[in-house]
Amino acid sequence: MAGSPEPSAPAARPKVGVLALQGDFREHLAVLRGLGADAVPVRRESELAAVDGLVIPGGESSVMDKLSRTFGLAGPLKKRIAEGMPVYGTCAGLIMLADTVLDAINGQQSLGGLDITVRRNAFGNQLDSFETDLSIPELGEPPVHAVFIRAPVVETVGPKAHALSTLPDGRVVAVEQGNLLGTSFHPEMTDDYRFHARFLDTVRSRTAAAA
Ligand SMILES: NC(=O)CC[C@H](N)C(=O)O
Repeated sequence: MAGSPEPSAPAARPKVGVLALQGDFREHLAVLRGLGADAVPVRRESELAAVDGLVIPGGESSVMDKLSRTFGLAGPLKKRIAEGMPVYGTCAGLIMLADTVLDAINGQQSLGGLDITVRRNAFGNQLDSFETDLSIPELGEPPVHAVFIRAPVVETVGPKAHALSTLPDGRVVAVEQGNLLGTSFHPEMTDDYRFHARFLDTVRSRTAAAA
């Protein structure tokens, strides 16, 4: 438009949220800010409305589910997911994004969006927490150092989603479906932020397309 300043590249510094009802949201905020994003905690609908993408952190999915319904956020979250908002879920966040959850507690619901079935606490007590290196072709070299904590696995990947990574035994631990990304593990606890960078790239390209 004549006389108006150059478009201020809205995508350059993406405005993203981290669902901050419960779990390790502070770590995600720090990672996203370190990658140059304007990252804010999201606890209410007005805060959700102000962001172009969302990270759902690890924590306890049944508690996150309850709080999201109590705070009136579950409905708005489902709506934004259906509208195509980029979302990255880690661990409990992956559970929140799954269309189907196995071993949920009584009455536990997910937001859904990812055409997958996840099983909570899939590694049992003996292997409650562990770390391993995962080859993830979409992210290139080196392998990703993955930290699993009472982690879910993806038992079924439906036709809309695709697996990004599997454990040596074939179990799927990272998936993508359009603007939705999910990992069973916690990149925010390492110093390898390629998943967060991938999420921010999705936010940037979606914001640029909408501008
Ligand atoms: N580190 C995590 O997020 C653990 C997830 C937790 N076991 C749940 O079911 O929600």
